[in-house]
Amino acid sequence: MNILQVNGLTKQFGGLTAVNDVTFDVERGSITGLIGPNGAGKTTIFNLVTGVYKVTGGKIVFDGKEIQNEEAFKIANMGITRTFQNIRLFKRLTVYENVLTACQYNANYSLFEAMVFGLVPKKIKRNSRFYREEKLLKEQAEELMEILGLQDRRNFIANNLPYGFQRRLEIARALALRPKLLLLDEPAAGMNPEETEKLTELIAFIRDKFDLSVLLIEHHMDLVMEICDKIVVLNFGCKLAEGTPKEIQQNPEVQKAYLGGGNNA
Ligand SMILES: Nc1ncnc2c1ncn2[C@@H]1O[C@H](COP(=O)(O)OP(=O)(O)OP(=O)(O)O)[C@@H](O)[C@H]1O
Repeated sequence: MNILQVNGLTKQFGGLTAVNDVTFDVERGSITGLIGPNGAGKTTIFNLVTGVYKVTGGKIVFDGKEIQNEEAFKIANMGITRTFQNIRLFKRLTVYENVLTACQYNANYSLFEAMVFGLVPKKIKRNSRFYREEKLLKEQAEELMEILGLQDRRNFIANNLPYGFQRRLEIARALALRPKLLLLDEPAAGMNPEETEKLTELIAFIRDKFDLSVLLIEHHMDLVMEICDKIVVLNFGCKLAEGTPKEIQQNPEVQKAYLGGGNNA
């Protein structure tokens, strides 16, 4: 069964057709790769699926509901979260604070409750809903840091983290929103082979642990070929091919357009 169906998706920017009648789906629980040369339309598809851009034409169905042109925050609430090509973090906050603020997005208390909490006597505090909720969110933040291998660096300022760990932190923040579908935009960009190998294992692990479906854009072919159940290839905004890693590797059109074009690193 599919978690995401993209049907005849088209996006024009003025006279430029960035995405041209693209159709594909993401099977529930799968890892699907979206690859293609620079400017092929990959990030534009992410921006359409997450509601950052309005579609020019076509349909996007997520978990059985049409979401094309839905507001971005509603799509996020429905269960699609993403990471960005250029990492987005609270750069001056610590690792822990970054994860906790993302967890607090799920909080069930109001801003008023949070504000008055500081004024409440200690004895009452422990029995309050706010206290119990905060405790739960802190536990979630701890668990996410543990899973993403961030515990040793919990007090580091995000901006001072090595690049690979900034990527992990961004994934931890995305997971804190409890997505059903996680979109990863070039998660291995700037990583060395060893970091890429660890990230590959991590993506497979979190897919299983959180019962996720993953759609990822990546230029590191080792990662894509090792981890993806299915790969969709774009070229000049159009879908060029779709298949298993083996089928894609053997597809002459793909080799010509992408894999053989010296554009795969
Ligand atoms: N907001 C925008 N306004 C105008 N043109 C845009 C906009 N966003 C993307 N484009 C154009 O759409 C085309 C597809 O861009 P997109 O970023 O989706 O490609 P990509 O496959 O993600 O490339 P890369 O691998 O380099 O990130 C490009 O020609 C790009 O210049």
